[in-house]
Amino acid sequence: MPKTAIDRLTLRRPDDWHLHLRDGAMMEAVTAYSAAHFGRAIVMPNLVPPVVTGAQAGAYRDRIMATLPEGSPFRPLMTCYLTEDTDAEDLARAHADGIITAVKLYPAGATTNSASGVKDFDKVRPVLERMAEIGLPLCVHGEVTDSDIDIFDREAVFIDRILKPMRKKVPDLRIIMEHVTTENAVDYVRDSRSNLAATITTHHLIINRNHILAGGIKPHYYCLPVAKREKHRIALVAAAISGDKRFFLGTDSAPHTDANKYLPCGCAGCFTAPNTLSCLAEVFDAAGALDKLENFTSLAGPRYYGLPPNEDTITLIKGDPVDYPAQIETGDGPVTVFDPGFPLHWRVEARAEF
Ligand SMILES: NC(=O)N[C@@H](CC(=O)O)C(=O)O
Ligand SMILES: [Zn+2]
Ligand SMILES: [Zn+2]
Repeated sequence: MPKTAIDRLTLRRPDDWHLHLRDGAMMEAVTAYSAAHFGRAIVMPNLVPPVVTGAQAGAYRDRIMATLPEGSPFRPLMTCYLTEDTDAEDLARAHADGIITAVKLYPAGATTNSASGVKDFDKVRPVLERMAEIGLPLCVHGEVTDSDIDIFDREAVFIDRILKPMRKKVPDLRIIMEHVTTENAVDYVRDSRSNLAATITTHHLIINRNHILAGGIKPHYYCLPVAKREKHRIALVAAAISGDKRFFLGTDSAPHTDANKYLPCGCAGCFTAPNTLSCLAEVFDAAGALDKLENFTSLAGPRYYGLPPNEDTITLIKGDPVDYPAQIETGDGPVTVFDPGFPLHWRVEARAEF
């Protein structure tokens, strides 16, 4: 019997476990794209200046909520940016009050707006111990920043030099390795016994380093961690479609204006919020794994964070190529939307009231 192709897929509403909403005019322009499709999102704290205290996270949450249409069910889940001066009690209070869901660790200098990040990991150990005690998870940008380490090796070296010792010293800390880009990270997470999971971005399932560098430099594919060779992309797809509950979606949708992408020292980040779910459905469909999409987008994340999955659903429909804008306008200037390099046939059925 020939297999009938699936052209409609209903999933529990997805969540985005790693998202940049920025602030001010940029936030006003981008938030609606995530709110249209996602139930919740872990919102990154790398503003300028960073969101460090519980009070700052609460104020940022209020600013995000104020950009949402009245009655929107989208919920931002807030994070605090870990610094060497972070007060563990302030985090514990913000966690107990339901203001923050996780804490974010940036090695100093690793990525966009990470200057206040951690240099000496032993300095933050008491905070990590307190977090382990109260069950507050740590999201990690897992790259070393040493100038003598090749940029393509920075994630793998981070695992050996920082993550392994940290997990030994604070074994009860729940860790999420964010935006993994290597087979090394996939293997490390898969071989771990507890308290470790990873998010995978949409773009790292689609691009490898040739997309950035072959045939001319393509700033819109430049993000951190930088995309690696094809064998790593293949390992990421295998992890995403495996049904393993330790791998889930964190889009890392990271808008920068085109002006800031085209500078001699251009910003890192891909803006995928508008077409992320269409891209993911295409990738899972091509891999013959549409039945694993819901685990990746909607079930594994809440389970690791100890939250219930969303009650409502979205429906994806397959048909003619989907129209999405090449760019969106923001008060700060245009922002280019991620181009997967192939047509997208899956669209999200509109949310009834928004
Ligand atoms: N991913 C990126 O390339 N950029 C992110 C920062 C980050 O997530 O590392 C950003 O804030 O622009
Ligand atoms: Zn990062
Ligand atoms: Zn990010």
